[in-house]
Amino acid sequence: MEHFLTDQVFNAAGLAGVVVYLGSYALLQAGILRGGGYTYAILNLCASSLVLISLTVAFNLSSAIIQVSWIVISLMGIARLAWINGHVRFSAEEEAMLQQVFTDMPRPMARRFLNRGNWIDATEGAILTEEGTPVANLYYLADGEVQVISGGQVICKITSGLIGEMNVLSGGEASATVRIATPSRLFVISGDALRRLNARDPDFRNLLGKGMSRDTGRKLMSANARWSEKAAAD
Ligand SMILES: Nc1ncnc2c1ncn2[C@@H]1O[C@@H]2COP(=O)(O)O[C@H]2[C@H]1O
Repeated sequence: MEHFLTDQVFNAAGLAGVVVYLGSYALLQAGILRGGGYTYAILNLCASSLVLISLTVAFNLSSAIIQVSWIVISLMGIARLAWINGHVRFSAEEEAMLQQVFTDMPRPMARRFLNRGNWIDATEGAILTEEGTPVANLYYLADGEVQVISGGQVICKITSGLIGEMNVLSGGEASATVRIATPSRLFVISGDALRRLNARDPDFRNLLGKGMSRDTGRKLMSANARWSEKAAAD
């Protein structure tokens, strides 16, 4: 009886391993999990360990070789990620930018992104985007102030966040002119560089898109707040 129960436990562990194997692969194919992240490697490690445990009651050499190889490969992947994460460095202004706009971006990916752009100091009067002309660059305003001008009128001021995020990827026409109002510190990356990164890495494309639309949403909310304040005052 006791032997039977032990067999049941090992079989259940094997079946759980199969569920974790298939579930993680399905999540990967559905685009919910990233293949290069910790989660996928850890799930594979768990799945292969569970199936290996189940083999103690019904040993099969081929399956054992696959499970052990899977465990070794997963451990190598986890160690590689830990090493890369430990060796990626950011300046204080880069950390602040990632915290504000690209919170979910894995650090090695964020490093590749930041390496493709430059930090610049801009003086008053410099134009970042011009209404009706194609947007060539994406900017992140770290410090300073810019004016957003539409139809010749200053419609608002921005003191931090993305600029050009609405049309830089399509190369479409800027929705407004953005002009530096006080000496400012900015990160700038070209639309071409962003498109190249996007083409190379679908995970980057998703996270970049998420960060940009979140920032547009933030601006829309502050525009709504300004309009409702104005309406209440009128
Ligand atoms: N109402 C607004 N509030 C804040 N920023 C804006 C507003 N309208 C346009 N912008 C910014 O100005 C940029 C001009 O280029 P884009 O249209 O690519 O992206 C735009 C936004 O980043």
